[in-house]
Amino acid sequence: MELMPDATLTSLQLPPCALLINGQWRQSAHSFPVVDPANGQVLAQVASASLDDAAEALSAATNAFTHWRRSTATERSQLLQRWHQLMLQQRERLAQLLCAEQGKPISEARAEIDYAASYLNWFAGEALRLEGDWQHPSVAGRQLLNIPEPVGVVLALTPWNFPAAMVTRKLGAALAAGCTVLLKPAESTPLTALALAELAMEAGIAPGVIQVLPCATPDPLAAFLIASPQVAKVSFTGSTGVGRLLMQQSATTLKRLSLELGGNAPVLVFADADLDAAVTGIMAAKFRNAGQTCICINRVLADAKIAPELEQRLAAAVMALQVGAGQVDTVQIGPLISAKAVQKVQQLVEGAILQGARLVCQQRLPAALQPGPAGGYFFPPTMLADVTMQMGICQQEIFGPVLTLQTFTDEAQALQLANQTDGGLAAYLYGGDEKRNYRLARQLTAGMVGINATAISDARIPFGGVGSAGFGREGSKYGVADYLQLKHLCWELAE
Ligand SMILES: NC(=O)c1ccc[n+]([C@@H]2O[C@H](COP(=O)([O-])OP(=O)(O)OC[C@H]3O[C@@H](n4cnc5c(N)ncnc54)[C@H](O)[C@@H]3O)[C@@H](O)[C@H]2O)c1
Ligand SMILES: N[C@@H](CC=O)C(=O)O
Repeated sequence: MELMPDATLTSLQLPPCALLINGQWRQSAHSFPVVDPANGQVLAQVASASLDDAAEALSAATNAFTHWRRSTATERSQLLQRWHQLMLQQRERLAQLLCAEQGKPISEARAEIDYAASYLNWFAGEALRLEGDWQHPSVAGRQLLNIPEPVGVVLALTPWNFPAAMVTRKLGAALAAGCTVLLKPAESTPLTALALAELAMEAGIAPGVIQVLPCATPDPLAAFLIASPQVAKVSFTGSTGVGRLLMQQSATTLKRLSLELGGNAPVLVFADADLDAAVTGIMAAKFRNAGQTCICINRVLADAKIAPELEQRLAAAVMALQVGAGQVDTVQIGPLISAKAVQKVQQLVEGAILQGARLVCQQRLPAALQPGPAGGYFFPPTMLADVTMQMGICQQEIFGPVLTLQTFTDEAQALQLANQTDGGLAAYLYGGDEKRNYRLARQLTAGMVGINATAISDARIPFGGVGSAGFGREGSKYGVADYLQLKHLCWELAE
């Protein structure tokens, strides 16, 4: 069984490993390595933006905004469409890059490229649907007009778990609205973002509309840009802790904010659920990207009547998952993003077991995937039962391939357990009683609820959370609205 391919480096078509400022690729004084998390090999050295680079990029974005905001919606739509087409033409190259720097299985990387491209297609359509309105005046002779206008220069901070889709989800909406962008991709996965920017330039998007600022240390760069009144909006996907910090930093200049932060998704499985569908849905939503997805299931809550059977079926599925380097076609679980991530998941599992959780099963990784001097940040698929809400593993996003199971005896307890969190991004439920499904869906603390379904991600849905999972919606028509502000015109016409 092949677990570790060795041809990754030779087959990758790297993008410019540079900064993109005002349509020009350029190096900077410092660079940082991008590493394949499956083996620790350096894939590329990427230029690291300094504060001077950031200032120049901001000035380019500010200048470009004066003309980009006046472009017609049709022009913006056509450019987004062209970018979308180029992404699809280069699907395999982009998927290989994404797989190499992020680690997810190649099938998931291809699916992410399709998903990412679908945001450009969607927002190309939304650009054409931007509308304002006219109101009846209370004073004769007046015209009252409400016109959507782009908010201005946007700082987009994207995470490493979806290096393509989070870029297009933010940039597609921003560009459709008429905003210009400073994109700072996650330091562990800048290559996919750079390749996407290369295609945006090829599509004909004007210099200055998109700047890309990879940076080894994001904190000072983001703080510097957020302090500037020229940046009108910040859109961030990542942890709740960093989201809080960015909100504090944004207070001084009162920026518009979209924060898509950590979730703690429960799935409720009732006794009348279709268990085949539930097992398939849970496995897909728990183990997507090795558990490193903001809408991954964190907690399986099962009716005590079917819990033993569900446990047995899930355990068999967990033990059957194939772990290895993402480039191998049959692999389902790739490495985690870093050694730190492996350590965090390990601590959560050990802490839960110390507090009384039962280890149902855990794969034994082959020697080639064990942590060693060559790197390779693999974590074995694991299942824990008898977990409680007092355990860190239930309070935090696990962000790793660990499935936890607890039980409930009635609907009220199911809801109470599910909602024991200070915020929610996604929640799921499986059950045969549609009235109960609807009742619970309305009461779950979450921005999105999957009912007998877990594959909810789609460019046309308003993606976002409540409470500590953040605010703002991405995708859908609401995603563009986050980049617009209404200008009201009260127009006294001489009759
Ligand atoms: N919602 C999501 O999709 C998502 C994505 C990444 C991480 N997380 C959560 O966060 C946990 C920790 O992961 P992490 O350490 O990579 O998350 P993080 O929030 O610290 O980092 C996410 C990205 O944000 C950027 N960032 C970090 N600090 C910043 C700052 N001060 N200013 C601007 N940008 C900054 C970095 O580029 C990084 O890649 C994960 O285990 C997971 O629970 C959630
Ligand atoms: N998984 C999310 C993105 C954040 O993790 C999605 O499905 O869009």
